[in-house]
Amino acid sequence: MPKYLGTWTSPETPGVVYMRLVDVAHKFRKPCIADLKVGPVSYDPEATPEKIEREKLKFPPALECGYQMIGSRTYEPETGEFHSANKVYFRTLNKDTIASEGLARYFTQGGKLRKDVIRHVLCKLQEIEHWFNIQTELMFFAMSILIVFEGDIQLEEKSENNQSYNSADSNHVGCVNGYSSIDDEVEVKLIDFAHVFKTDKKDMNFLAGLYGIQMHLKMLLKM
Ligand SMILES: Nc1ncnc2c1ncn2[C@@H]1O[C@H](COP(=O)(O)OP(=O)(O)OP(=O)(O)O)[C@@H](O)[C@H]1O
Ligand SMILES: O=P(O)(O)O[C@@H]1[C@H](O)[C@H](O)[C@@H](OP(=O)(O)O)[C@H](OP(=O)(O)O)[C@H]1O
Repeated sequence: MPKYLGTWTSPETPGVVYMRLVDVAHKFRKPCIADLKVGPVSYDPEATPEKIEREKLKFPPALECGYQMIGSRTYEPETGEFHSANKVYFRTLNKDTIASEGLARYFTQGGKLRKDVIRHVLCKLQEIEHWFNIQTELMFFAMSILIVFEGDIQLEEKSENNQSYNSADSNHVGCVNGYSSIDDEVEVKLIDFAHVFKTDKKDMNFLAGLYGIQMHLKMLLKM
C-alpha cells in the first residue's frame, strides 16, 4: 500500500476519520494511472440487498474476469495530451474486451503497447499475490489496485535502446528478485480500504480478481 501518513479529520465532519496516504503519482512527470477494482464480488458481507443488487449490475462480466476498470489516463508524448477513460466507458466492455480494449488502451502509448511496463506490473502483482497467499486474517471488498507508470518518455529511443521493449517474443516476464529494470518508473499499490473484514481464511475473492488481472496482462504480452 502507499506509505501511511496517519489520520486526518475535517473540522466540518468531526466524526469522520480519514487515512492519509502518500500520493503515489507525485514523483512522476507524466503519470499514467489506472484504478482496477479487484474481486468478482464488490459488496461486503454486511451489504443491504439494495447495495448487492447495485453492485451486481455495475459490471456483470466481473464475475468471470474477476475485476473492473474504474478509470485510466495515459500520456501521449506525440500530442502532449493525456487520453482518459472513465468507468462509464469501461462498463460498456465485456469479459474479453476489458483486456483487449480496456487494459490495452491504458498501456498504449504512440500506438504501441508498453510491454515493458506490463511485465513490471506482473512482477509487482506477484509480490501482492504472495502476501495474499499467506495471510488469513483479512478480507478486502471493493479494494483497488492503483497502477502508475511514467508517461514522459521518448518512444523511439526506448524501442531502439531496449531490445526487449515491445518485441513480439518478449512474453517472458523475467522478474529478478521480484523487480525488473524499470523499477522507478512503475508503481503498483493497493488503495481504497473502505470494506475490510476479519476472516480466518485466504481472501479468495481478492485472489480470484488478481488471477484474472494477471491472466489478462499475460495475454496482452502475447499480442
Ligand atoms: N495514495 C494515492 N495516490 C495517488 N492517487 C490516489 C491514491 N489513493 C487514491 N488515489 C486516486 O483517487 C481515486 C479515488 O480513490 P479511492 O477509490 O480510494 O477513493 P474513494 O473516495 O473511495 O472513491 P470511490 O468512492 O469512488 O471508490 C483513485 O482512483 C486514484 O486515482
Ligand atoms: O467506483 P464505483 O464502482 O462507482 O463504486 C463506488 C465505490 O465502490 C464506493 O466506494 C462505494 O461507496 P461505499 O464505499 O460507501 O460502498 C459506492 O457505493 P454506493 O453505490 O453504495 O454509494 C460505489 O458506487
